[in-house]
Amino acid sequence: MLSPIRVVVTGAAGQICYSLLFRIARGDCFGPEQPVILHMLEVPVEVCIKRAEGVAMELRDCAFPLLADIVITGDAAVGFKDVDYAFLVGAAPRKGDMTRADLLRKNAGIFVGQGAAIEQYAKKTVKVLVVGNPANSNALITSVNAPSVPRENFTSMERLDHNRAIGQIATKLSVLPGQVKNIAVFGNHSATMVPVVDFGYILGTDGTKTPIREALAAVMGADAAEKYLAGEFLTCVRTRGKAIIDARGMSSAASAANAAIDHVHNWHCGTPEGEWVSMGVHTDATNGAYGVKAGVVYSMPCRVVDGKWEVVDLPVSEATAALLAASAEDLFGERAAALEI
Ligand SMILES: NC(=O)C1=CN([C@@H]2O[C@H](COP(=O)(O)OP(=O)(O)OC[C@H]3O[C@@H](n4cnc5c(N)ncnc54)[C@H](O)[C@@H]3O)[C@@H](O)[C@H]2O)C=CC1
Ligand SMILES: O=C(O)CCC(=O)C(=O)O
Repeated sequence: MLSPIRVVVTGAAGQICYSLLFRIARGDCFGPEQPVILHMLEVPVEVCIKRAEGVAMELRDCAFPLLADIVITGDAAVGFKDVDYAFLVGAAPRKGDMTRADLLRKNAGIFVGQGAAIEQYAKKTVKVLVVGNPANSNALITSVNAPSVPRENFTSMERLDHNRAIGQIATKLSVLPGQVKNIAVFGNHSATMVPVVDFGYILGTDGTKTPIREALAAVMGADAAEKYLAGEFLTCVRTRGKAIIDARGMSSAASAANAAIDHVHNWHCGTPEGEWVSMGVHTDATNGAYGVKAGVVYSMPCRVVDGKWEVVDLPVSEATAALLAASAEDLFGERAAALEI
């Protein structure tokens, strides 16, 4: 039996965590052999702690075989103590017409404090996924405030965008999402993100690999396929978060939790041979890949071996490179705003 790992999840009483905690406890993230001690961190406000206690009661009632213990706390010193993994979810979600800049102003302070708590209390090997928006810049803020933890241990979530892109292509081609391989989403988790299908393929039931562009062209014609990719597809993936807020009156929660599980599962257990996933990674650790300078957290296609991610270097077109540069500029703009705050 493996000894349990400690996993802190912030925003434990919120809507994303109402899916996320159960999936972690069930073994979806760290595998079917790995026991976990869940640290549920909330704001130290009675109503929030009480709600977290209710969630913990339900977790116990699931009798998950791998759930070794639960710690509920409003104290970051307890929440981050000796943790191996940190899911930083707790932050205000965007509502109505709020922009990401509004969110940055509202949420940045949380990540300054949590970075400092990671620095002081977490294991130096802790791996951090930031979900709370604006996720890329919050991951940067967290890392800056935890200077003794390696930069490559701070990531932000672009996996939801990656999964959304797969979902759209699978629907368009009437294939299973599991057949859509090697899409990549670059850049900021914002309207400047860049979903790229140029290296993706559809894995046939007979093992054949059909490039996505070719598969789309076969269904709708080559011109219509190009128009779809540059228009409806790009817009849909870039604005899906807002579309869900408009439809649900709340931001995406179950799909966000699922993406967080996918992200950390691949980071912990590795990516399948020959495949990659999209991760927001610290460009201090990417050696100028895709022309993005150090100093931001930027999504790139990554493969993971033995718990370490590495960027997959793909020969992107000039047109794609221009979009990638625009998303980098977006992030450097957020960085400047964060520094001002
Ligand atoms: N990166 C992504 O792809 C996505 C990110 N999000 C973001 O995730 C964040 C959380 O979303 P929801 O769970 O829907 O929000 P929610 O409002 O339902 O829950 C947030 C929880 O965080 C708690 N919280 C606030 N500050 C905290 C702190 N300093 N420490 C611990 N807990 C704290 C609140 O008390 C609340 O219970 C939002 O910023 C949202 O925009 C949502 C969907 C996708
Ligand atoms: O603020 C939003 O766009 C909604 C939450 C989110 O980040 C998303 O669903 O992609």
